[in-house]
Amino acid sequence: MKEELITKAYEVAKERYAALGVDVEKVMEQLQKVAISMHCWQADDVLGFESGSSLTGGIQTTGNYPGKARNMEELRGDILKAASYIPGKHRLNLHEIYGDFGGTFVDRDQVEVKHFESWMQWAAENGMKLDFNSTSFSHPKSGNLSLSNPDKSIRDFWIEHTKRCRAIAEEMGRRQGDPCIMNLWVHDGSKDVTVNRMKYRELFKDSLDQIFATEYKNMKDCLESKVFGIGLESYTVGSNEFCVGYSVQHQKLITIDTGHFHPTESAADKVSSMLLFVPELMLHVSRPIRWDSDHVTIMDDPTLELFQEIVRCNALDRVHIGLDYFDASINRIGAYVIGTRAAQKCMLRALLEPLAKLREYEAAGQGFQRLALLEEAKALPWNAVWDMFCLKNNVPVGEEFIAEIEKYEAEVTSKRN
Ligand SMILES: C[C@H](O)[C@H](O)[C@@H](O)C(=O)CO
Ligand SMILES: [Mn+2]
Repeated sequence: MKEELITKAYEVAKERYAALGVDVEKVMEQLQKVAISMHCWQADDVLGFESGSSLTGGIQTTGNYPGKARNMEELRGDILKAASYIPGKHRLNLHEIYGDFGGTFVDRDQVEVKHFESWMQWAAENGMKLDFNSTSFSHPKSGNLSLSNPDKSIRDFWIEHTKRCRAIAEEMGRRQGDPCIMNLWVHDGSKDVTVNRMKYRELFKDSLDQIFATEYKNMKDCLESKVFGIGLESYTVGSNEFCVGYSVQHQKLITIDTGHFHPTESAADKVSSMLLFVPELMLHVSRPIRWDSDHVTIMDDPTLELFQEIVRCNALDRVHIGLDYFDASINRIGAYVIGTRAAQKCMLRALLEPLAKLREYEAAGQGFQRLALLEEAKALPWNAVWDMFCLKNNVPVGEEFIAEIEKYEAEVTSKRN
């Protein structure tokens, strides 16, 4: 019966969209191909598997909801559980601190491909492709400066770490037959006024030159900028201008983290400008509330506008989509499911936009008509298409996943201490 209702609503939606020149079947096929890189760090509040580390580097989780993953087995189980409520095939984004270190301490400048061997196997078995991140934070040598540290021994340590991470990403990409997207974000900055802005940026630039000296075929490098970190409020070495400049000059990817700009800046507006000058983009879709608070992604206007820009730029094959939030105040598996499904809903709505008609209006200078259709498009029955997408992918339709996650919490995560 339920299936019948979903099908009926879908057929009606198809007709409504067809009248505006939108082919819903084609949109469903496009959405099926959109892989979201799920960030492993939501499952355990960005702690990773190095024993005894606590989160530093200007980022912070807030909340103390019980049940976070305490080890690799739990983290893998939680991710698979979350993925089972998300339609489509997705990727997993790993940070270096999540390596399989076998219970021994492996320092960051000693990390090797072998520490990610079990991840590669696990990912292949579960049909997930991997992305990767070097980790500059939560380490005794993190301090305020890593790749821009004037102390040569500390800077060399982080250069070595990042070089090794690229080699790991290359191997991941080679084995999965699809490039591994490796993000490079460092927290480097200053709490108070610095009189050495140029010096640290010169050092960072030189570190990047050394790190990127080896060319790889199976991984892609991205640079992620930021406005400020907690305790590093006055200056960020890897500012937007720095990262855009470096990426344009060296044809690297830029990571747009939606929480890393001034509150009134539009991340969506950056897509077209950046795509004219760099080959591809990576997204860290997040939800900044007043600051880079990393709240769970929802289907809000900034996220919708971001995805609309990707579609309007015809850039689905040039933008890699990842999530980046870490909410420790609610059920963490639920957080994955809400955020990933929200990103997919935004993408669906973007794909369903009656773009040809809107562009016709714009070309004819029909501003009223364009605005009217943009407004009406918001209320078109995209949700009937979403329900059908979930049904076809054999995952819970609508809010059905709430009870399922409650069950997993009662049976599994609530038993963790
Ligand atoms: C854990 C991530 O690497 C981190 O969130 C980074 O991407 C970031 O956005 C820091 O604010
Ligand atoms: Mn980020």
